[in-house]
Amino acid sequence: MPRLALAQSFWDSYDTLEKPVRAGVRKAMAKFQAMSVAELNADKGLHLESVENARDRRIRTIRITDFWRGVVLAPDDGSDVFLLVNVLPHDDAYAWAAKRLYSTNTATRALEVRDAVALDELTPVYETAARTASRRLFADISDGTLRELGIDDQVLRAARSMVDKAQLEAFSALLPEDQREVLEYLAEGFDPEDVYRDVVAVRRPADAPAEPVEDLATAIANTPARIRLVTGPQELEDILEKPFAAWRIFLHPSQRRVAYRTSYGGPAQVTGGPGTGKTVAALHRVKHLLGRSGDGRILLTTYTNALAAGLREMLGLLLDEDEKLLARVDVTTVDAYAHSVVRARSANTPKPIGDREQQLLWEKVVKQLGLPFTAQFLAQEYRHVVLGQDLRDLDSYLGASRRGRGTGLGPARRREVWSGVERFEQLLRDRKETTHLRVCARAAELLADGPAPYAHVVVDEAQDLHPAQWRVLRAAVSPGPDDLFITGDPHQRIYDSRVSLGSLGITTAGRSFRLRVNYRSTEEILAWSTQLLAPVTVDTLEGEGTDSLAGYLSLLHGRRPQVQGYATRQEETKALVDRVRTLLAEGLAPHEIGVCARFNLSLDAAEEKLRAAGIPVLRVKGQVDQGTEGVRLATMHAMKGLEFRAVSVLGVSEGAVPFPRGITPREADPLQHEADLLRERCLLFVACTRAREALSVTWSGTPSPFLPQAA
Ligand SMILES: Nc1ncnc2c1ncn2[C@@H]1O[C@H](COP(=O)(O)OP(=O)(O)OP(=O)(O)O)[C@@H](O)[C@H]1O
Repeated sequence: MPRLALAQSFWDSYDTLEKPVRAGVRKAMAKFQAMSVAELNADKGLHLESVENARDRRIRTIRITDFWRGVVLAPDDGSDVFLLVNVLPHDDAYAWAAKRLYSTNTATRALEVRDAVALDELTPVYETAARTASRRLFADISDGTLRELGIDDQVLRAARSMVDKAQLEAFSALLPEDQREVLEYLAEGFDPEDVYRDVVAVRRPADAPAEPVEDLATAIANTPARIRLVTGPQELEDILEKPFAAWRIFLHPSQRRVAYRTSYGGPAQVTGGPGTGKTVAALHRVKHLLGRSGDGRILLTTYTNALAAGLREMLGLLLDEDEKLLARVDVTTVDAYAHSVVRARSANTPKPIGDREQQLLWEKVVKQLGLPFTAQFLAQEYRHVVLGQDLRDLDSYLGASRRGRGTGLGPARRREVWSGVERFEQLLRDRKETTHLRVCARAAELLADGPAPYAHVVVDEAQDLHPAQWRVLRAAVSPGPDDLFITGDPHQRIYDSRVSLGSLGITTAGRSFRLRVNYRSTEEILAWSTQLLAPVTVDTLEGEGTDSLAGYLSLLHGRRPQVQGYATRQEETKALVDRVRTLLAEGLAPHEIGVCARFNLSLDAAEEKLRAAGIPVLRVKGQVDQGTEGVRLATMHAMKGLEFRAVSVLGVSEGAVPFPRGITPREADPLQHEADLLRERCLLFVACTRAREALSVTWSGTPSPFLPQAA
């Protein structure tokens, strides 16, 4: 009996098909699992036929309905796997199929597809144009090196005709996948050796024979990042029935490598720019760990309740809603987990208050004690030094390092600060209140007294966690192999936390990995957004040294971001309404459009005008009911972790981004001033990188100094 495999290109089309066509696909696919090759060839309903003038002699079409055809790659080498690659209307199917050539990459040994006809047509045109160019894109790389990286004759000729990255982009949809990625990395300036390690070696099977003579079935087995082999009729039914999510099945080799490594000797860390699939890697790690340890429990944390709800849903999908497995995973925020620990083990649980209320309390402290500090200074000192180092008494505060704080404090001043801290905590006690970080400190203490409740802890959105929160996580699992799996992006730090993971007993040295391919946004959106961070450097996730976005790229292409200033707020809002209307007319659903601004106030005006135009709107504050239709309106902070097909970032004006009240004056503390500015810059970066296909950034009056063209 032949076997069946489904290529990712098939899913891209399947997802958009109407129900009867999908039913046709299922019926046709079932035949591949029930008939012999001879029976398939003879079946009248299936009508497996070759395509005239096809570049690939193995290409066949099959009948799905009167109007729709499937495109299949049929083995001609005695192997037994049929690969379904596309479903298209009749004429399109034949035209598409005739141009495609499937081949085995000589380096990775994976199956790739190219538009061989278009490549043949385009290359001579570029060759002619390139004759007068002073430099070619890959001039420094020898043919031999390119061949070692898997570049074959046709692609080599095309590559030699390119003079710049824009031309590579023009070719990108035509090129075989692995070869295209190799060229993208080389064009970014990566060393061929690094490219071999990151793109080729991770895909190439360990037991690949020296000469690539693989049959189609082996090439398919070597391509898990793009092809799914179906094991039986039930599995076929299951995967065709469920809403399709590519991330469940097709992992980039770099994602697979980190998520499915059998075991790590201790805490492991995965970083990467926005949209590189860190959350996806974290979820797959949970799946892997569940499969490994018999009955150990797993804690999966993220930053907000809304993100936790999203993670829970995704995990259900990944684990096929297997109740037994899901029952072993707690998906929550660190704060919520810390609260549950405190609630379960102590009689009285004070109520945590927010930042604003804490600020008012600090103002009271300053007034009551006549302290020579601002409330803001004390709040920061408490957060970064006292809670950051878990200082419990005056003596430890007197001896503590205040690294990262921009003003010196002698012993007398420290005593004054400490009197303020004691008064602040007394006021909280009197009011039966606390703060989230104090709850975390208490939870870490309680956890340290008993056996660690979890076998593994997986942490997503790790970049914003405060040391007090890290202590909870550290105490929730015993130090040892596979204790912590941490994903995060230091470029997306939007809260004021400074951490040195090493000092908290979390050392990831030798177990740090980076994801570089963005799956969310187009290269145009990424390149523009990344410029926002060009003038600054950010600290690594673990707090030592600096991180970078080097080699961060997207394989998707689309429109350039619209970056536009308006004379007045009214004009800017009117333009937003027009833009949303156009996006809806282009076929986007309202919930696929995100609108964000620095303040809720700016969103109020947008909401009013959108509603007046008859456009459904939903404010994102905490949890959002995914079923409710409406354009999503969120502050930049609430955009964290989300994504939309189109994003409009409003009000990116001077005086709003950065928000002056959120910035400590340079005179008060130069280091904190810089840190605050950086945070605001990262916030804009986070907002812009939520966009998949379309990004617009607007302002009224004077643009924000963070915008590249204003620099
Ligand atoms: N292997 C994959 N195949 C297809 N889609 C993927 C894959 N990995 C990630 N994605 C998609 O890319 C998008 C971004 O993934 P994810 O949210 O995991 O990235 P992230 O690195 O956590 O992003 P951020 O840091 O910006 O929150 C999601 O839509 C996800 O479904």
